[in-house]
Amino acid sequence: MEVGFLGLGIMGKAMSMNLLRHGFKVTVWNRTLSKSHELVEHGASVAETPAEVVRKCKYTIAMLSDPSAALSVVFGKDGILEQICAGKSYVDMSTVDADTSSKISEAIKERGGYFLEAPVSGSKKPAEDGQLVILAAGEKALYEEVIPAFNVMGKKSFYLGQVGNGAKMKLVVNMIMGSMMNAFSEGLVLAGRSGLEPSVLLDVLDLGGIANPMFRLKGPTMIQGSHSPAFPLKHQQKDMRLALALGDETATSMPVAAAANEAFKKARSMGLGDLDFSAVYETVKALEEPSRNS
Ligand SMILES: NC(=O)C1=CN([C@@H]2O[C@H](COP(=O)(O)OP(=O)(O)OC[C@H]3O[C@@H](n4cnc5c(N)ncnc54)[C@H](OP(=O)(O)O)[C@@H]3O)[C@@H](O)[C@H]2O)C=CC1
Ligand SMILES: O=CC(=O)O
Repeated sequence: MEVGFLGLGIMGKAMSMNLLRHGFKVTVWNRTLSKSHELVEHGASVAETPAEVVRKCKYTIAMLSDPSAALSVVFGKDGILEQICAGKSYVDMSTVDADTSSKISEAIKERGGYFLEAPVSGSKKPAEDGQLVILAAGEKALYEEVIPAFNVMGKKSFYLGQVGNGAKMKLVVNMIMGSMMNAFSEGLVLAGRSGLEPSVLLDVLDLGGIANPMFRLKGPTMIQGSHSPAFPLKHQQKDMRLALALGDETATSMPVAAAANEAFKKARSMGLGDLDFSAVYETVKALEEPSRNS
């Protein structure tokens, strides 16, 4: 199967590498050309524009940072719309909101193409290991056609119905994850301030009913103050923002998520946006720092 792949960031690089490893012919494009070099060493071809990828490939997959990137690659100069037509398909795996996904879907369908949104749950390591959870929605026939690619990139794919449902599911999941990361950070700080050993807290948590892979994976590095980016904090804050907008639309009160969003915004203002989203811990530490006189 021949596929195009747009966006070779943390996730896109790992996902396209997996496709190559499993025998797919892959043509890549990335805004910053240098990020395609490693893929080329592993057998990928490079295109100069997103439109060129679509011209060459029946299926084009994208993994881009946010709604503005997703829209510009479709609607911009040399974008997807310049070449999409009957017989060509576009699968956007970026985390965006339902409105963005619907705009892209409509424009592609108007030109006779097929569209699927397919955001993923799982971070850098699951992407490298082909263990993502894929949340697809849109053209059912296209979903079935691209299952071989999804099976290489993920451990489980869900088909969720109409366009927008994949985006919404992903935002709900990440809203929960961002809120959990803040509660976890506060717990680590509270333990330290109370004279407890944070590493012992990790052991206690891991044996109880709220044990989870995120605490297990991130806890030890957070305590060390190391936040090498797997899921960049700026993207987690984007997801909180989009989830809160979904809460506005549906009149869903989400005070916990709103507070978590503020903490991620604070972290961005402290210049931590490119670090892992666990760096929100540094913000909680800074906010909780007792004054000398207290
Ligand atoms: N990292 C993770 O753990 C996970 C991330 N996601 C989601 O996947 C998506 C990608 O994440 P990730 O790989 O971590 O992000 P990165 O920041 O590592 O990569 C972002 C990609 O988007 C490209 N891009 C950004 N702006 C534009 C633009 N205006 N035009 C064209 N290309 C653009 C970047 O190109 P360039 O190299 O030129 O900057 C890069 O290829 C995001 O939506 C994120 O929320 C989902 C699950 C897990
Ligand atoms: O979107 C991030 C993730 O870990 O999933």
